[in-house]
Amino acid sequence: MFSFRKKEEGEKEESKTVTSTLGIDLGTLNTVIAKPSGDKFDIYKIPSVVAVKKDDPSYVLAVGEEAKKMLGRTPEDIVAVRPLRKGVVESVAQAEALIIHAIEMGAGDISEIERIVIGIPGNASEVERNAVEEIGRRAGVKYVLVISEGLAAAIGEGLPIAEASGTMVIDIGAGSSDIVVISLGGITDIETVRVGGDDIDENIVELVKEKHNVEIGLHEAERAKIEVGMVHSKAEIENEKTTVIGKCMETNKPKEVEIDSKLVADAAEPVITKVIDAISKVLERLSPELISGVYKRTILVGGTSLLRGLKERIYDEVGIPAEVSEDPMTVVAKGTAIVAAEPRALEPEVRLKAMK
Ligand SMILES: Nc1ncnc2c1ncn2[C@@H]1O[C@H](COP(=O)(O)OP(=O)(O)OP(=O)(O)O)[C@@H](O)[C@H]1O
Repeated sequence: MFSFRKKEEGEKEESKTVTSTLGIDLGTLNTVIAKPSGDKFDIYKIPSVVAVKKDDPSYVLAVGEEAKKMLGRTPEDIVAVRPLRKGVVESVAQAEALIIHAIEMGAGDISEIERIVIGIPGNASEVERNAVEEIGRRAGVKYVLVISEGLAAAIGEGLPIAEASGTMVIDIGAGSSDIVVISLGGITDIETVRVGGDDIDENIVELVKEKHNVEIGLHEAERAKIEVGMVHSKAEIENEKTTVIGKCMETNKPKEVEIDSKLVADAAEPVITKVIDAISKVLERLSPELISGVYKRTILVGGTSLLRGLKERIYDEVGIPAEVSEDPMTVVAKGTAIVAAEPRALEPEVRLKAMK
């Protein structure tokens, strides 16, 4: 059975093998790398951005931070793009550059890495999974396993995934959101909606345009969301305020406007509604045993789960008392690193269970 039990005291030394392993969460916005270091993990984060030639998008010129700096200010023949959109690999060549950069960042020298585990969205197609595995192998890593981000999150969170009673992970990221139910060490149900924090940012831009006749950039919108963000719920949450600067559409001059938590909640509403509908669909399909398990153990992960009022809203609507993970943006990478450090992770039965 697929269970990543904790090592007993006596086994500790044995776990410190010479094998070097790495876990990678391949995200739409951020790629997070976790490298086991004693009992903890060294965490590295890179923006999932590559700079490519406009007339040859497979020709990668810069990756991560360096590419992000080029966003919006690249020469005309260079564009900065994301290799993943809505959780889906858009370009294998670009994803390859990103993965190699991630491995190098975590390992220094790729040849020192024996095993990596890469977390990708649960609804990825078999072609995408194979493509990601192949990229890792081409990079020179001997063993590569691709697993669902939801399963990795549950493992990273230390949930009892091997039990029959069931646990649920609600992962709301930048481009897509997964609702995953896990029992007996595998994924028993999954629902994916291709919405996330990116859509909230876009909606904020639209609302500010409508309300104030001012056009703001996506980065300003995201910053305001992170600063004062909330979702509509019955909970009493303080309506906070912040300011953003944009371009007045009448005068073309810079103009400062105020954004409050309520505006962010309005912008988040279409996304939250879709996520709640997806949770309801999953609950409808679950057996009474699994419903009881997920009632006791549901975690919220992904950056967007940090919006205030979200767990209260979920409880109001579907009656599930979810808890927000303590490290919602790195828990998937930690889970992949835990799997990578487990030699049995590469056994065929585990490979089968790792994705639906
Ligand atoms: N404090 C916060 N409040 C609200 N949203 C936040 C906060 N911090 C980060 N975010 C949002 O979380 C999203 C990024 O989350 P995460 O890194 O989990 O996504 P990802 O893994 O790159 O995306 P995906 O899972 O869709 O591939 C962004 O939309 C970001 O704006």
